[in-house]
Amino acid sequence: MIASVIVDVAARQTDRMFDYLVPNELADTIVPGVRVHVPFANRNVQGFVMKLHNEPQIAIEKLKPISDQLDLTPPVTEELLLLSEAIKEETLSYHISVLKAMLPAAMRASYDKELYLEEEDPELTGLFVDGVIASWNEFTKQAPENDIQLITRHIRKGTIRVSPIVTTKDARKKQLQVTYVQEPDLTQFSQAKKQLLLSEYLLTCEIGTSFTLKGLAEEANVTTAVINQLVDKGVLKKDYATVGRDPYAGRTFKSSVPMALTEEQQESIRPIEEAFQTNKHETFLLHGVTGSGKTEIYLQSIEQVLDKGKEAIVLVPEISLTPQMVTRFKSRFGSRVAVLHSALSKGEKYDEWRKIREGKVDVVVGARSAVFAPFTNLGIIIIDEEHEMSYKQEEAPRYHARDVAIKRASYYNCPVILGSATPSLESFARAKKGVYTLLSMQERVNQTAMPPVHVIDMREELQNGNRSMFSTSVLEAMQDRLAKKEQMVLLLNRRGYSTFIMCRDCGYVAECPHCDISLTYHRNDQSLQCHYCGHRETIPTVCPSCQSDSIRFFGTGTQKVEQELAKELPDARVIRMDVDTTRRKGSHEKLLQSFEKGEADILLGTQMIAKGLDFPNITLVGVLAADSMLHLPDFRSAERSFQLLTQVAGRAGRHDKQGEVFVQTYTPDHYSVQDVKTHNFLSFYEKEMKMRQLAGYPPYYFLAVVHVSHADLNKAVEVTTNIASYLRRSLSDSAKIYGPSASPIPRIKDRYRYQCMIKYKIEPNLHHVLQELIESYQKEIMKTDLQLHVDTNPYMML
Ligand SMILES: Nc1ncnc2c1ncn2[C@@H]1O[C@H](COP(=O)(O)OP(=O)(O)OP(=O)(O)O)[C@@H](O)[C@H]1O
Ligand SMILES: [Zn+2]
Ligand SMILES: [Zn+2]
Repeated sequence: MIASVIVDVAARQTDRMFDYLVPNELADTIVPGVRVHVPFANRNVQGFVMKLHNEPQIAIEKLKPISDQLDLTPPVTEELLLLSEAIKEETLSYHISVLKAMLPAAMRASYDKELYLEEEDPELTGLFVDGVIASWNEFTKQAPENDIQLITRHIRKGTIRVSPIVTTKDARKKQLQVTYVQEPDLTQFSQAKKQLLLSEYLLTCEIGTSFTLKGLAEEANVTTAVINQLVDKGVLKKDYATVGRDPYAGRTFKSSVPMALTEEQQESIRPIEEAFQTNKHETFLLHGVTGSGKTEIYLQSIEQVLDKGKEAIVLVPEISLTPQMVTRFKSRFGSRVAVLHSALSKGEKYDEWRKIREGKVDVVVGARSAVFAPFTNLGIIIIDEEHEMSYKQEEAPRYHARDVAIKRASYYNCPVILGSATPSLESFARAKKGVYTLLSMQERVNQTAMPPVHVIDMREELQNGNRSMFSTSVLEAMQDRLAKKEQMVLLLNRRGYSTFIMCRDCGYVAECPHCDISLTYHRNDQSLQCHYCGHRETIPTVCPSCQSDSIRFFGTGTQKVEQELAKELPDARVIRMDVDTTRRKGSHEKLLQSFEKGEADILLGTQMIAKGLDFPNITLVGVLAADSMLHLPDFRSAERSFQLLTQVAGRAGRHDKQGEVFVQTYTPDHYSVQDVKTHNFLSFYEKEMKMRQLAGYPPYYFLAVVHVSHADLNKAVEVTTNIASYLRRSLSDSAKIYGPSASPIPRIKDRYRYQCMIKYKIEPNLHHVLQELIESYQKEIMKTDLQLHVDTNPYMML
């Protein structure tokens, strides 16, 4: 028997199936979808069995055998194998990258080298143990640079032989245990009191019971030495058991029952139920204002799915995968829910994934990659906050979870729900065309009015002599809430541009020497840092350009707002949430819990506080600088700005207390601000669609971008120029090619970045043309410093 295998070598030449012989001892167990180790170009690599057959591509004598089979149950199901091919085609990725993206990181192979000393050399004394360095990876982590250079020299000379190895660590957590296998003969122990004690204890247990060493020692009141004696006598047997890590262990979730749905909710859930009950694949766009009760619709749809013995995937953006969100699902479905998000350790993620694969759960709530959850009987896929950018993966394979979800649902003939208060233009346009079914909820659950939104013109504030970052009305409103003991949310959206330093005399701005971007001021260690490459330097005391000493910080970071708050409202208790305060595992959760318990009056943060929070006591939301997003060089900036403002405004007055929203801005007349004020998504949609049509952007046109980067500027320009003319030659006249042009951030980590953008309507040849393009540069990419990648559905325009 022969197996066609995709090997773990990401390169164009190896991006195809290779045939291997299936050795006899594996013939009964090997199936498509299992991972294997195979010899490849003088080393061993991991691979995925795609299919089994009897028609080798080359003479059967030349085929090498598979060296090892890693799974009994295939981690990649039949459906996922098929899906991987489709994603590979659509995103122009290597097949191996797609397969790896489908599995938890813990299942990926790690590659290492063993070093053998072929000839003794006094220089090398002490570096080798019995003539071997067993792990080069470990060695380089610990050894000084000198030793590494020395060894490299000897490898070249031939005194040291290098042998590449592949390991796939078994990521399961194993625990030593003892199992009671045979009844003891008590007469045997008349002289050994402790053994007798243990034996008597065991006789009260059933044969086959397992204990941890510690557990048994405590129960029977003996030492582990005694346990070992009974192991030697064959009464107990030692083995390793796999234990599951449960990141939510020890936590209880108050159980919740389905609520009686409002009329709007009933109207919305009916078509979803119908699609599900009749096994119909249909994509629904659930457009419901903030607080309209979308989550309850998700929960009740899932309940029906589970009743029929089927499974459900719920995707939420990483940033709103808050404990509050998880609790809502765990409360309803308990231990039937697996959770997958990035705060879990590799091992924890792997354990959650295994629960899915082994059928121990039937619901998964997770971020983007949970769309690949290996269920085999899916009944529904739900994408909450469907407009979020984080559903698009920004590294290979560049897939969008929405597309993947729809593909999977069509395979299983089941519905997809895309939910949002601010749907993406693409999805809403599709719903209007009838590609998706539009479901609309325009009222909040308990009929509370949408909070009034006051737009505050910061230019006027300045004219009236207010130089602070808070307008007079925001400050008054905050004082009022403090007095009433109500809670507030303050949003400062600055995406890393928080503070930069500038010379007031000559205008010099401190920039990263490796990237074309200004450095960010970090107060806690008094440094300037680059958010792209990590470059760090100390703060200059005089201007490097004109030697003036009026070099100052500009802009507003969350830390600065916190200081201002301390000055203006000294009694207010503030919780700050940004990348700095949430770096440690679990800190995000702790801060929110503390706010929920009322331990603070103000929650101050970046966009991570804008979504998903449902706290009854929040009655005021303030946006400090609404325009910070509007001027980014990205055609979606108005859309994102509208979405963020609407989402954060939606945190106010969700329960019985009336809420109020203040938006401070320098561009109060912009439609993305005005339509937030009137809570009018439709109006925003119409205006933004006109802009997109005029400028020729999605959803009117499709986009694809070819990115080129090189350390040599001339080379980057030259390659991109050639690509542009190749595209002009190869695509139809209706396709528009823009470029070569410098990327919005023209240099990162000393590499110059150029791009070429394609706007098109119908271009059946496009994938083929792009594929050829990549192939024609393959040699150069392998041999030189050139990097090139294609994004067939770009979201990050920077
Ligand atoms: N039928 C119902 N009866 C009573 N309360 C409900 C009902 N449906 C939802 N709720 C409650 O209303 C509140 C808002 O609902 P939910 O958080 O699901 O809104 P949402 O549409 O997801 O909003 P957002 O887009 O802002 O996250 C929640 O506290 C929820 O428990
Ligand atoms: Zn940098
Ligand atoms: Zn200067």
